[in-house]
Amino acid sequence: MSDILIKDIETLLVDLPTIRAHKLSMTTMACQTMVIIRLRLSDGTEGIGEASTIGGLAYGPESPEGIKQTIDGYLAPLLIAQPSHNLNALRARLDHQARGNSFAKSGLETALLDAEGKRRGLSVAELLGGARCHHLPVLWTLASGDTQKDIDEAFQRFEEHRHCDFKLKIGANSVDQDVRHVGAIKAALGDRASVRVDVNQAWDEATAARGIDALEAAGIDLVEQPVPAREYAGLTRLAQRFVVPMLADEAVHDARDGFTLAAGGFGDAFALKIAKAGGPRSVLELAHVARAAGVSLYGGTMLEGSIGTAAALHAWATLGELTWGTEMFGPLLLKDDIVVEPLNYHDFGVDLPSGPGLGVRLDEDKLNHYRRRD
Ligand SMILES: O=C(O)C[C@H]1C=CC(=O)O1
Ligand SMILES: [Mn+2]
Repeated sequence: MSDILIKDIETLLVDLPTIRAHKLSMTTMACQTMVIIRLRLSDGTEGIGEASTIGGLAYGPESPEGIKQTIDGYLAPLLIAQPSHNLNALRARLDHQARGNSFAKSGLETALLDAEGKRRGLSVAELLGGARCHHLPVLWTLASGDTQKDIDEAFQRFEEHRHCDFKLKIGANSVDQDVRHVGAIKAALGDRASVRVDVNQAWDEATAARGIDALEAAGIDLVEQPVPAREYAGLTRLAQRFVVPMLADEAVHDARDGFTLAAGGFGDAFALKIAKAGGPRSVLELAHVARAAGVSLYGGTMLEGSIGTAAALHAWATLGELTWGTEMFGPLLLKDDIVVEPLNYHDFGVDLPSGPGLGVRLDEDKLNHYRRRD
C-alpha cells in the first residue's frame, strides 16, 4: 500500500495546425485541438495525458472546451487527495459519480497510468500486463478532397516506406462521385496497397447497399461505419450481406456496445479507440469481448497528437497482432509536436515508445507556444 496521493491536475487546450486540410464527411479539419493533462503526485512525479476529438462537436458529444471544463470542475476534484496507485478504485470512483464523458476519462486514465509507470519504473504496456510487440503497422488516411492529390500522396508515403495501407474518407459527396474517387485511387495503387474507406455514418442503409456493392467490385478491403452509429441492425445486415467486411467505429465505444453488436449477429471488425472506451486500460475490456466473440480488431485514432497516440500504442501492443493493423498516424498529420522526441515512424509502422510510463516527454517551449490563452 502506497501513501502517494494525487496532488494537482492541470488542463491546457493546445491548438496544432494540420499539414493539409483533412476532409471528413462531417467536417474539414485545418487544426487539431488537444486537451493536455498534467497530473502531479505528492512525491513530485508528473503524469501526462491527452483527450482529443475531431472538429469540435462534429464527431461526438464531447468538445475540447467541454472536456477541459468537465475535468476541471467535476472529475479532477474526485481524484485530488486520493492514493494514486489503485487505478481500478479511481476509475470506479469516476464512473460512479460521473456518467459518460469517455474522452475526458481517457485523458485522465492515461495521465494516471503515465504517473504510476514513472513512479514504478514500468511502461504503460507493462502496467497493462506486458507488450507482445514493439513495432506496429500504421495506415495513412487520404483526405485532401482531391483525387489526384490523394494518389500522389499515397505514392509518396509508399515510396518513403511510411505506409502501405490507405483509408479514404468518403461520404461528403454523392455516392457516384465517391465510387469514382475510390475506384481511381485503387486502380492507381493496384495490389501494392490495401485500400479501405470510412463513410463516417453518412449513408442510409439503401444508399450503403448501392455504394458498398460498387466499392466491393472496385477491390476495397474494408468499409468503415457506412450507416449512423445507432443503426446496429442495419450495420449487421450489411455485414451479413457483403463479402467485404464492415468496420464498426462510431457504433462501438466500449465493451457493452461490443457485446450488443456481437450478440445481435455482427461478426466483422471493431475500431478500438482509447477515447471512445475511456482510456488505454478500459479499451482492453472491449478488445477482450471482441476476441471472445470472434470479431477482428483495428487500432483506431481520434487524430491524437503524440501523447494520446503513445497511450493507444501501449494498449494495442498488449494485444499482439491486430487483424487490421492500426491508424496511429495522428502526429504525422500535425505540423509540429509538443513532445521532446517524436514517435519513430519507419518501415510502414511505428515503434512502441520505451522508458517508464508512456515514454514521451513534454517540450515546455512548444507547449507554451501552442497553448491557448483565454
Ligand atoms: O476514424 C475516424 O472516424 C476518425 C479518424 C481516423 C482517421 C482519420 O483520418 O480520421
Ligand atoms: Mn472512423
